[in-house]
Amino acid sequence: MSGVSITRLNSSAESFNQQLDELLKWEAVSDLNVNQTVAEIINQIRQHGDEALIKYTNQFDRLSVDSVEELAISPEALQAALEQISFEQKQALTEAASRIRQYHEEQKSCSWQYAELDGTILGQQVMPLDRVGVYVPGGKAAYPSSVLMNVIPAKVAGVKEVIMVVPTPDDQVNALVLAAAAIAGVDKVFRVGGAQAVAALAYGTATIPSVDKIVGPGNIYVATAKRMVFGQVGIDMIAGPSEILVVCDGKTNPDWIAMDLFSQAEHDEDAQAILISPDSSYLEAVESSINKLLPEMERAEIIRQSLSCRGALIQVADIDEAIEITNRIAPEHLELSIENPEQYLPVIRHAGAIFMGRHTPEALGDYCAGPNHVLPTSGTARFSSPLGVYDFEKRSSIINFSAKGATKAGLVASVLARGEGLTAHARSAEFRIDKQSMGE
Ligand SMILES: NC(=O)c1ccc[n+]([C@@H]2O[C@H](COP(=O)([O-])OP(=O)(O)OC[C@H]3O[C@@H](n4cnc5c(N)ncnc54)[C@H](O)[C@@H]3O)[C@@H](O)[C@H]2O)c1
Ligand SMILES: N[C@H](CO)Cc1c[nH]c[nH+]1
Ligand SMILES: [Zn+2]
Repeated sequence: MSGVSITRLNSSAESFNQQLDELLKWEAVSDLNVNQTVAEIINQIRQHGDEALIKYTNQFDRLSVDSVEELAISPEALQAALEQISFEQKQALTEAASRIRQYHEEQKSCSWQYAELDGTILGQQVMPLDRVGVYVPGGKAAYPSSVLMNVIPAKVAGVKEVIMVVPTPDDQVNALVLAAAAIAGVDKVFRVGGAQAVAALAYGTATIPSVDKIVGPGNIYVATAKRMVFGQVGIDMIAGPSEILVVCDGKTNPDWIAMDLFSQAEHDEDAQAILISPDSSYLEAVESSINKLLPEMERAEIIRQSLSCRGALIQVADIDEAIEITNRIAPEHLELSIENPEQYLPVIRHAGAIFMGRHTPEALGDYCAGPNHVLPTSGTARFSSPLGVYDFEKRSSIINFSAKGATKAGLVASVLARGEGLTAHARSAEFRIDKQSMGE
């Protein structure tokens, strides 16, 4: 295996903007073949339900089941998995779950109301979604941490029923994933994955109940299916490959930063890992660390490909310029490995999660810091937020007019409705106008 040839950019170069744009380019969920495959899978699930679900699961996950009952994982099996894992693993899952729960409790929204002087009451009622589907990826690796990150906020919001789907390729059921499901309080689990699982959750089959919203990350088939069923159900977001951007003043151990870059690069050949620093000798030191540490890594080839294609070391004039470039990139994860990172918080406008200081590696956020690890990618931090309790809540407006209030508002509505040529609207409002009270 060869070393990493990681792109070096200098913000003062004339071609910098063009080079940066090139580096950030990632074609999200647009492959025509994938679109066709996924559209066909969704169609088959809608038409043939469980029969198609069994067919695709046997085909893509290399199973040989005859009935959907074989694809359901019982609550007893979840408990058994919890007993089967080591004491250390159970403790780590429990501790992570408790920190994630505590953080998400802070996100709960409250219903509110206010009264006007004439007795009219206006407000907003917050309610949890009834039933949610959580997709847990399982093709190339198992993600118990993603079970906790997706299920706990749903349960904190008060969602009554959480249905989890996870593929078990070659019949490999991951005990940690099941144990995490038991700890997080999942209600039903089916070992199905890919577009067929998303379609089953969206439209329902005889065995899998249809849900109101589907959340959770997955590969391009999962992401494309989520995009296609949106409207039939809600979705959280379309997550692209993982990203990390580190801003460093040159005073953090270069080995630490190299490993932080690896931590996201090891997810995927398409993952993005960028380091920005004003110190050119530091960039060289991190490059040396990368090449020194890479051969030790289990997923070295994935890391090498990811850093070679979408990795970069960027030299800037100062930290202010580093922040300016960060805002352009709007990364999923931002590490501020600098002195007094707090002073830069007010000027960071776009980042999914901000890791502050030299002792806060992004990896802690992936597992147990407390905040969610499902975050906006591919620049979407410009307009979206981490997965949270708010994704599992919805709001209804409350409007309750007193007779006096209806008279006052009725006059306003009547004028506006007649201006729009909508006479039924106008007369509906006018019926509530109390002429006698108008002079009061
Ligand atoms: N953003 C996050 O928080 C987060 C967390 C964990 C994982 N991830 C990402 O999720 C992704 C997981 O991908 P994965 O593949 O390991 O698991 P996956 O569960 O998303 O996909 C596996 C499924 O893909 C389907 N599939 C595979 N090849 C297919 C084909 N040729 N045609 C139709 N369907 C096919 C199969 O049904 C299979 O069950 C990775 O990119 C990982 O980085 C993201
Ligand atoms: N970093 C991933 C989200 O970008 C989440 C994850 C799960 N396990 C490890 N990491
Ligand atoms: Zn990660």
